[in-house]
Amino acid sequence: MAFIDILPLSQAITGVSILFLLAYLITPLLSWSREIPGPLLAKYTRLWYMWQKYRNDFHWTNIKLHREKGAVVQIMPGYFTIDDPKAHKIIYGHGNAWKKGEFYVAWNVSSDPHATNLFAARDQGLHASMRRKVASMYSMTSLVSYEPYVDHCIDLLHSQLDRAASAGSAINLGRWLQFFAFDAVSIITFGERLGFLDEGKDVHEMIQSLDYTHIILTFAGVYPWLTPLFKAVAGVFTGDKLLYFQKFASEKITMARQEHGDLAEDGPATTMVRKFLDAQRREPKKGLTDWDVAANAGSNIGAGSDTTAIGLIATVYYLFRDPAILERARQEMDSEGLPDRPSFQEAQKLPFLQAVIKESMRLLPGVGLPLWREVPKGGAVVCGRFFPEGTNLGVNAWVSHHNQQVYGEDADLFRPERWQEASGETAVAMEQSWIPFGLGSRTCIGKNVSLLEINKIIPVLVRDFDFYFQDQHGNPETRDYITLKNKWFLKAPHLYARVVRRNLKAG
Ligand code: HEM
Repeated sequence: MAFIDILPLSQAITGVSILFLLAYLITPLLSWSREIPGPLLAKYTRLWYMWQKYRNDFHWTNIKLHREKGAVVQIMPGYFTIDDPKAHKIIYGHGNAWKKGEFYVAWNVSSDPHATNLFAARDQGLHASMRRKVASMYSMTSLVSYEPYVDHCIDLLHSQLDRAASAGSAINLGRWLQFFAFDAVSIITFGERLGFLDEGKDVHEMIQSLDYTHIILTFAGVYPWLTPLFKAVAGVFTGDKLLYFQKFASEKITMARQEHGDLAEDGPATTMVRKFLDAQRREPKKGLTDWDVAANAGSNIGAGSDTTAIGLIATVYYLFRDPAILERARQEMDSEGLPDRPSFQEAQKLPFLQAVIKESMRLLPGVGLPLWREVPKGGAVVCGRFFPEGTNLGVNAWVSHHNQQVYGEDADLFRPERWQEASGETAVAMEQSWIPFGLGSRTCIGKNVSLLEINKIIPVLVRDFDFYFQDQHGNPETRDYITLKNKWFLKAPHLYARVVRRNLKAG
């Protein structure tokens, strides 16, 4: 009797399950987005995108999808990437109503739910007021006071490269450039290096901790409601390594506050933290809170080190692997007669060098995932399609930079001359599509800081060293690319090179 009672129940459960499954399978096929191309699995689940992130190569997949399927591609339910420069203004235009997508929720690193940061803030009004408070510290005028810090780091890297040249052994040049980028942004921010350039290693495993942070937050960005779980699990595995740099920042700020006498009472403040503290004291109306200071200083390390490292690595790689390009850069520098440690301004006057930097950052932009924005109330038409409110659209710099309609059939090739040859509408389209620093009101606030570092060190490396790239086994590098891992920021685990010193002054 009991068996007879259970049987219909189990049948009912099976029937309902089948109905749910059918509804699940059919819904995307009936949805408004059914005609938008993309991997089939991506129409059903976010796991497809999660898998791409796990593979670390979504930048290439994203380019391939757009080349094969057109300007709009679906990569998760409700998420679409766009490859059309005309759409940039609609999605990212200044003053528009498109806020950052839910992906950014995970990047609120503070345990205080009310404390956000410039990068993660989704409310546009809040973001604008936060950005106004600190914009001047990242301006071109402020950069002048940061130049000596960069020179100091150049000196240190230079002596390490001299040492490597004398030893004659290959080094992981990519790693040293990363050390340079971390130490440079740290000394600009706090007046103190992290010590990577002295020790030649990841002191306190800060780089590793940042790697963990990026892996966890990009995964959490796919499932924002699971963020607390992701962070808890990560905490168990990484202990206090996670967000170590945020703790480092807090310590240094506390020290700077205590060194009150050393704060620039009359003269201009030099490090960024001192500029923040100065603004707190001198312009209380600005409303710069202690959290603003900590969040911005921490973000400088978090957002400004690996990204600048990739810019440097890309530029060094493309310059030194092609003797003709290198020679042209050297001739330009020789004819300008640059001083031992060139200023940002002097480097900016070298048109070929500028084209090389621009082209390197085009081919290897530092951020490798789409910058998600949420379609505002009422929906929007993009690329001739209507997208309902709440869906997410995003442009990936890698896709934009490899667009063959904009950059030509040879878009995948390194050809700095393209920037000097382009004119008229082509030049405008190329500029609009060049987005390594993002775009619109959320453009990278540290753009000038990183360009300062890149522009100052590259001429020194070009003038004083030759680098011969090798694989990990010491054979000459024959591949036409650098291995990169896409963890939101691109990371180059290795770029080995033998270092040879040039232009040794006599006596
Ligand atoms: C080559 C180096 C760099 C690259 C490629 C880069 C890239 C980017 C991109 C693409 C964005 C926009 C992200 C979005 O829309 O979601 C961004 C924002 C940001 N970057 Fe950078 N960045 C670099 C260097 C720096 C440096 C040196 C700093 C700090 C000193 C910095 C701090 C920030 C901050 C705070 C934001 C958020 C800005 C806002 O939303 O108002 N970045 N960066």
